[in-house]
Amino acid sequence: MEEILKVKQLSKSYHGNRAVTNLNLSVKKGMVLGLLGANGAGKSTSIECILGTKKPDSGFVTVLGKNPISDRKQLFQNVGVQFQEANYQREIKVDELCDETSAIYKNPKDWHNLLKQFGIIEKESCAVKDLSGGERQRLFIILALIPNPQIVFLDELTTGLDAKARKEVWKTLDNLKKNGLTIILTSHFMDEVEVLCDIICILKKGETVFYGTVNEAIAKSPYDKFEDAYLWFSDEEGRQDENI
Ligand SMILES: Nc1ncnc2c1ncn2[C@@H]1O[C@H](COP(=O)(O)OP(=O)(O)OP(=O)(O)O)[C@@H](O)[C@H]1O
Repeated sequence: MEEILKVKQLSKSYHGNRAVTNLNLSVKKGMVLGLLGANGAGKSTSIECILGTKKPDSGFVTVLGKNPISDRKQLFQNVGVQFQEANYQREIKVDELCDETSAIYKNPKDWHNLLKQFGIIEKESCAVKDLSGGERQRLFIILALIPNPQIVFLDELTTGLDAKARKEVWKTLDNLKKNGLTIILTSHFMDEVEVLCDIICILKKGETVFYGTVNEAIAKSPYDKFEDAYLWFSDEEGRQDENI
């Protein structure tokens, strides 16, 4: 199977403090990778190095067989990125933002269909600023999918969505995955990770403390529920106890 993302021995420090140490990833076409870890574990830094918006201190990354820094222009057409807060004009409407985004890409997806799939077609002519948090979150996922990318990076996938909207997002992503889309996601919801991810990488203070499937994570932990296994690996459990 085609390798869509490869990361080898990637490390990155800020002012001498290690944020990511020796990260290794290998993601094949149509797979969903979950990059997990507590706040500050190094997820965003890893993703920024993968996208080429930050330069790693050492190691190498290939996305679709290309170098994210030197081949940025070519990759731009095939890589989708969901931002938590995109840069848009305050009064812009949903349809205008979708049109503007589509215009940048060579083979954009039909955004009307995406608005339908994600259940916000009736918001088409609303100003983005008037959307609810959950609707805006769905719009940002749609903007990441408009390029018709081969790989998409989704950050805190369903934060802010209600239970029904989350399940709908999962279903839509599962369909996209069946059509060959490769997905890299970060999430703090372990039910979501269990449903969507083929492979997970758990980071703790920048180090990879687990890499494998959800079932392997459970098997290697003293627990039989994934959420408990995750907390055990990531040490979020200990931190929570400290705060009680
Ligand atoms: N620009 C920066 N300058 C200095 N330190 C930084 C910078 N960005 C991140 N860090 C530090 O690097 C470490 C990893 O941060 P990062 O944002 O990658 O974590 P994260 O797992 O994405 O966290 P969160 O879940 O809170 O988004 C943290 O200790 C953070 O304080």
